[in-house]
Amino acid sequence: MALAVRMRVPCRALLCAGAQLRGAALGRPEWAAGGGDGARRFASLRVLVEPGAEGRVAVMKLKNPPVNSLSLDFLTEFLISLEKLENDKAFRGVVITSDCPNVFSAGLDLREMYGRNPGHYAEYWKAVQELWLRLYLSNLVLVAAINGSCPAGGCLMALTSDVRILSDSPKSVIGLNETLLGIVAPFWFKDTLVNTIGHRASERALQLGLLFPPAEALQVGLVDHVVPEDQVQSMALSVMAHWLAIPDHARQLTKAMMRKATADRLIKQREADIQNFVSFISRDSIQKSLQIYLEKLKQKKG
Ligand SMILES: CCCCCCCC/C=C/CC(=O)SCCNC(=O)CCNC(=O)[C@H](O)C(C)(C)COP(=O)(O)OP(=O)(O)OC[C@H]1O[C@@H](n2cnc3c(N)ncnc32)[C@H](O)[C@@H]1OP(=O)(O)O
Repeated sequence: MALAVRMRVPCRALLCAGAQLRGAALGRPEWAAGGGDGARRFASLRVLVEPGAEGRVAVMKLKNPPVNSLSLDFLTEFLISLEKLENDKAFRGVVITSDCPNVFSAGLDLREMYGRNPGHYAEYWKAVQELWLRLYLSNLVLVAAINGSCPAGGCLMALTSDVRILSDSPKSVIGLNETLLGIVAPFWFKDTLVNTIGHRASERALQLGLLFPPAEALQVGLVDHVVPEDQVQSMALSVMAHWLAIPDHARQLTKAMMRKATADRLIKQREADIQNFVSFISRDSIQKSLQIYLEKLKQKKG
């Protein structure tokens, strides 16, 4: 079953091969294995993976400063890291956290969706789909240690985890705020949210583009625990231990049973979803909304 689920995600190998080629073409070092205790430690420019204390858990630190926006290069490095972990039988779980202060992830990189050509939009969206499918159907236990702001695509990524731990800082808001940008969360973003907090709460959250502060995120069920910032990672590891007490095969089959229909909905219409995205994002009105939003972000500083 696990194999069947994996095989349903098409083009992954191609995408990853493409990512490696792109990395090589950019003249970057690709993957650096750590020395000393880090037999299984590896890093790319934007993703650092190190074994947790017990070895069977990896801690994946996202480090695409300043805000971990999900650029195409970052997405592909993230995908390759995940693939490596999935293929390494020593690992059973991954804690995903941020190396950027106060921000887990600012979501999709707006610069990938503004002022580019249709071919670029298609390539970008395919990578976004791929990361979502990969995370959502992962056989590993995924725990999101959300140590900062987590809007839109950042929230989507966190929602693919099995458990979410949020820091209690006022900066740690989480939600799918797409409507605030004048854009619409695609059906699979919506499905992921509905599967987590239910239909009515999702309807309200999506239409209003709500970014929930920690106490409200906990109340609505968007996160499972809220803890002080310095305890986010230790809490994540302790929750992980609980999940790893369950035999993998039973847990994995159960996870697939719960998530397969949602993933299949996208898998069945991936190409159409890419075309919808390209035509939506290319509209003058949407480009204008993105431009205004990007300017607002810049002005915030001044
Ligand atoms: C039919 C199909 C339809 C499909 C429709 C499309 C659906 C696409 C869905 C989109 C989902 C998304 O994820 S869109 C992205 C949404 N993200 C946000 O709204 C977050 C925006 N950012 C912030 O609110 C803040 O940056 C922060 C709270 C995350 C952090 O605040 P902080 O004060 O620490 O940092 P700054 O705001 O000063 O930002 C620093 C720097 O980063 C740039 N930045 C921020 N976010 C993004 C981003 N998402 N993409 C690209 N760049 C980003 C910001 O402009 C600053 O840049 P400069 O230093 O150059 O000024």
